[in-house]
Amino acid sequence: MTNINPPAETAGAAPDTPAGTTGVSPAPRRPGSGGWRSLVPRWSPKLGIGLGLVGAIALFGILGPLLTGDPDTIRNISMTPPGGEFWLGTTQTGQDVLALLAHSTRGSLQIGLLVGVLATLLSAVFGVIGGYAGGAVDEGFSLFSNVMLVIPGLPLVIVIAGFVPAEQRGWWTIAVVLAITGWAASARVLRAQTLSLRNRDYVAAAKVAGEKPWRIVSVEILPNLLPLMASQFVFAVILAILSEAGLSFLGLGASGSDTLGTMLYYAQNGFALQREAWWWFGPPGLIIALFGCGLSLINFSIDEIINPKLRTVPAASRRTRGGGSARGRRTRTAAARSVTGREDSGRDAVLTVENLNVVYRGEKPTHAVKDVSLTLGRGEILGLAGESGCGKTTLAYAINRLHRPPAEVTSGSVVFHDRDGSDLDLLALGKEELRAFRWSKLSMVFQGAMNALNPVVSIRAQLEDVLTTHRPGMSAQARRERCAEVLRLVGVDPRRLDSFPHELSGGMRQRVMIAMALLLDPQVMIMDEPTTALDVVVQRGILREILRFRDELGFAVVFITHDLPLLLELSDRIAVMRDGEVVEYATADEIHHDPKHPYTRRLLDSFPSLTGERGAFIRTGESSARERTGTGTGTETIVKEAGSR
Ligand SMILES: Nc1ncnc2c1ncn2[C@@H]1O[C@H](COP(=O)(O)OP(=O)(O)OP(=O)(O)O)[C@@H](O)[C@H]1O
Repeated sequence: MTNINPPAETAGAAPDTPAGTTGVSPAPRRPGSGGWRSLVPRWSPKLGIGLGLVGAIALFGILGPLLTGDPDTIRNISMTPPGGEFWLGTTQTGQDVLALLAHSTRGSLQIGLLVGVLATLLSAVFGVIGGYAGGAVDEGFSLFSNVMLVIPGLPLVIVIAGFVPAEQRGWWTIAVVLAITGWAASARVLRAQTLSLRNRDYVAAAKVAGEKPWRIVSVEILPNLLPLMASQFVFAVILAILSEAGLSFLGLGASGSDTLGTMLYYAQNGFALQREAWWWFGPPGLIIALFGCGLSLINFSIDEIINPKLRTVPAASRRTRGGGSARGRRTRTAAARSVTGREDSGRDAVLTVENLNVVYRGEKPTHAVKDVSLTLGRGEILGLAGESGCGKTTLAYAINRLHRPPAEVTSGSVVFHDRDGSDLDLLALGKEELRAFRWSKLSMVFQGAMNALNPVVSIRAQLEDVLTTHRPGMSAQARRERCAEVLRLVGVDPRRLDSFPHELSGGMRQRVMIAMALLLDPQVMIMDEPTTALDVVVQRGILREILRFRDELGFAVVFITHDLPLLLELSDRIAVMRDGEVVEYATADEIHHDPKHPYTRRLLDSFPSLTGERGAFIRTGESSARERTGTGTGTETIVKEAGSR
């Protein structure tokens, strides 16, 4: 019945693939061709000055002590200004200020770095892990962070530093004290950010794809937090150096170690300011200020490394990233060959849902899915229609066991009938079985799937991630080939593998999501309003593709939308939902010509048909044929499509 074989120009590729590109697919490139170079931020004066300042100070701190001799040597020359033998003069006890400065810089850098690393680690553990884990872990971590937050930092540092005997107050003791009192605020910020990220579509997609929690945190969440963590690190370093200077100034700093703080303390005690000995207190103050300034300037560029949107794409790469469709010359793929398809299996059931009930628990429980029973045939497209809030998404999530509390499946069954003849009771699967099942047998294209791609990870890495998780034995070469193959299948040039999501149009992103859902050759694909955010022309192209894949690859589709007329064109059977119940379940033709339930009729009436019969466009390929033969204006097609909505 379906006759979907439009020419490349009319298959919906045009709006989301740049014109002029051919279906030629180059050999897949290695991830992020240009490799680490793509991570190098664009050179800017800010970065140059920042690196120069921090590099020079770090070098001075590392090499200076080796070249300047012992800073504690006391000479009988009193305070002398810079010049001659002592480039930065001497203190009142004749100590070489340059040697003091070099050793003090090293001491302060050590403290700054140690505090930066410790505070960042602590805030990441308490903020990110707590935020992602949720529940009791989050509550415990939050409570602890809040307690640390309300304890006034500086007085605590003074008490702790005062409590530790002077002889044991080495630089590392001060660093640990500063780190312990300085991480909580950052942890709160990271937690809030993690809570927001954990609900993003690409994190949900990673969960469905079977990624383990540690991997989701490290691959999906942490990269998005890096700019924040980098700036937290920088400020922790600066704050530590300043706090240490303050503590030393109060006489509570590191004993037996030279730091910029102790240097200022001795300058103060030696009345350097009153005696106008600027060379004694000026250089340490200047180094603190310049180091802070340098780190802040570098921080600007860290954003650019992490956020691909801020990166400049080299001109050459811009040219090759013109991308385009690989349509028109498509041959049957390995994936297609490996699937027996519905020709062999007929319309045997692949999924059976029986009397499924889902309730959102709470003060006022919502019975979102009521006694729903559906059967999905192998290779069938089952439409799930109904107005917003009728329970379509809840049903789809419950089928895939993606529902989270307060949602609870109170009764019913969901059985998957595998190609190999075995039956899987999805509601009874254990965690690991579920992880293995999802995506390889049943994949999902999410509502708002365009936003389901991680913005800071390349398309290649996101596709390969699914293969790495589910096919750990697959060689890197095979992974690359499979990723290129599925992209080609959905009409996206494999050269786009090295692109980031923001470099693709909405339609292309949607196709990439579909490619991702196709990666493991699933038997069922649940599509939750996959084309709602797209314009009608791109939407048509993608819908045709779905029909074509179904025919070529033989998987079944549960297509969820509130757009009943669209389902009439696309689906074999349609279930109409209202208030959690399936009120009508029949073939698309029956729903179209003889709707039984008044609600179905109302739904149909709410989509007026301005021109002709709905359903002709996609199912008969009528307009495609017209465009192929050169008749019709094209405008006509669009008017008809738009009118029929
Ligand atoms: N987390 C939640 N807690 C409580 N009730 C919820 C929750 N999520 C959804 N619901 C309720 O469950 C019912 C079904 O919601 P669901 O999102 O499944 O509808 P839908 O048909 O998919 O809507 P849409 O098309 O707008 O996505 C609605 O009444 C909704 O208010």
